[in-house]
Amino acid sequence: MGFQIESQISSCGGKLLKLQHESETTGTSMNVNIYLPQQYYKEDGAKIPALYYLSGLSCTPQNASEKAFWQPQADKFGFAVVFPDTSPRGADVPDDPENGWDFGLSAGFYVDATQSPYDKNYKMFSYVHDELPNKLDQFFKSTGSESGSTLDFLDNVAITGHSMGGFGAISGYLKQYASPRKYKSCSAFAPIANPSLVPWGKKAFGNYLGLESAQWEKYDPANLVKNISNKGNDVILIHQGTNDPFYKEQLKPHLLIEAAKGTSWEGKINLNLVDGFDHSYYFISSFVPQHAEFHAKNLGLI
Ligand SMILES: N[C@@H](CCC(=O)N[C@@H](CSC=O)C(=O)NCC(=O)O)C(=O)O
Repeated sequence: MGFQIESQISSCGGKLLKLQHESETTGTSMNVNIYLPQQYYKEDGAKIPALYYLSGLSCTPQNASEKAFWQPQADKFGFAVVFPDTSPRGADVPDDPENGWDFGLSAGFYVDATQSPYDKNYKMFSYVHDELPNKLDQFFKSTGSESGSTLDFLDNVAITGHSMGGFGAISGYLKQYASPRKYKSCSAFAPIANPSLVPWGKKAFGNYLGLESAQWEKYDPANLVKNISNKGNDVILIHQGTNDPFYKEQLKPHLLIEAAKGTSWEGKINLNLVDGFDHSYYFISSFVPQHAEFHAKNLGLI
């Protein structure tokens, strides 16, 4: 099914697999890391859901694998964690002509680009929410596990992310909300909450999607909450550090709270401002246990 296992690293009670595969969606080779928890190796017939973690600007799958400390939480509750890359890569993949780190390579923004020259490779929405889960499902079904445990990458799944990836998680969750492949829960660490109104988002959306506001609204969480109905008591969990240098100019989580007022999401976006925390993985790893418990509940693990 096309994945090459580049390395398998024992970590906590399970293993971190570094995988590489050819993507038809991006037209490039893609890297992805997967943490398989201890239950996958030890528990007969365990059914293991997956949490997708979308990383932020300038990241590869390694940042969160090494610094977010999801592994002990995945072992505690029994879920796998998928760490996709943040963009297509390769010599032929167009990058930021200004050589910035906020656009182009490592900054695919989890949208499907429609504008040349980015529309050939930058199809990160379809890659993350469609091609990758389906390929993982096929691959792990074909390889099987020694304990008879099964991994679920398609149905009992949840999503989270940081900064650009926090935006990608909320946007993907809301856009998939009414589909059969609905994520069971969504959380975010310091997300770019209203990208259409901030410099990082304007640069990325303008270059990937063009200048029509209607195209931006298809992905912007602050617009999506107005058009997608919360069907029950679904809550989006967010943590934001008050000492984050990007908080006031780029992230603006209050704009999402404002946008949700008067909609079915009012009161359902649980924004936690945490004093003194910055934008780094010291912040993320501090709140990973809370996010893990939140997702574990929604995935039926506790
Ligand atoms: N490369 C930049 C720093 C960029 C940065 O802070 N990236 C964040 C995500 S920002 C929003 O999406 C990040 O996660 N960095 C990786 C890490 O391991 O901390 C610079 O050099 O200033």
